Amino acid sequence: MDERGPLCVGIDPHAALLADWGLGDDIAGLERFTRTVVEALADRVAVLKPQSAFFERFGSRGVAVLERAVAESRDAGALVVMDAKRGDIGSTMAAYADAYLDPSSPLFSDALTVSPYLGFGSLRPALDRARAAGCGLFVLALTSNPEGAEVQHAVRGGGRTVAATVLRHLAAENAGEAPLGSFGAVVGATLGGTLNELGVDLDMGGALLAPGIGAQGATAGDLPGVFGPAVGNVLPSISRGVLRHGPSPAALREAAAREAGLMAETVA
Ligand SMILES: O=c1ccn([C@@H]2O[C@H](COP(=O)(O)O)[C@@H](O)[C@H]2O)c(=O)[nH]1
Repeated sequence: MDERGPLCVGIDPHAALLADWGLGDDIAGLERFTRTVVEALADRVAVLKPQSAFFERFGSRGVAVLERAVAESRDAGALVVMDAKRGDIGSTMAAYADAYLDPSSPLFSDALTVSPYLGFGSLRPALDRARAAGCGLFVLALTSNPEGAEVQHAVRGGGRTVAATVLRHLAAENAGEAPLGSFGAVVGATLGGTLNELGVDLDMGGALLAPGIGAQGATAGDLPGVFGPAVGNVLPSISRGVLRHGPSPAALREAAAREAGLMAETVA
């Protein structure tokens, strides 16, 4: 982020975007779309975040496109956050960790998004594997969608919200690491002023992946209000807001540079 600017661009090949780019909603369209984004951006943005679902919907050939995107993005110097939001009982979580956090796996990524809503402890195999491999996790804490509140804002017996509990677990995992530990949280940029009311402590020693900018309505200007003093640890993430400028590689680069500039003004 210091070298390339604080921006994560999502690779989300929505059917509607494929159509807007004049591509078919098929494996050839997926391949062309993905290659265009990677070739345009992987040598300049800090982080690329492929959304696994849009590749999985094409079956094994879609996953093969995803594998190439991960490898080529990393070769070009971008960090890759695999947005797969995995979460399961611990023994199955170990297999997800093998898939995304084992350096010998074709889907090995610099970080993986995971869900703690089977209990934070169920993530233990992924936490251990990430630590061993020198990569990271982004754990869902306060997601950008309005429906997340019914679970994440719920208040537990001791008076702490579920989201605050997740953040406390992350603080424990990151303890002693400087400047930041490997375990970040997903906190939506769309949340307005709600974080104050929830009593959450965003100073948990990890990065804050902030989706919701662009198509979901948040802007770079919202970040200080949402994150307060923790804004310096935010990795703002935008997918459709950049991708809609394709298929021209130059237009994608311009859009990403514009967004990175706006983010740098607010999160620096
Ligand atoms: O809380 C969350 C967690 C993940 N996402 C993912 O980020 C992108 C957002 O895409 P946009 O086009 O910028 O809206 C998408 O892949 C989501 O699955 C999120 O939006 N909110």
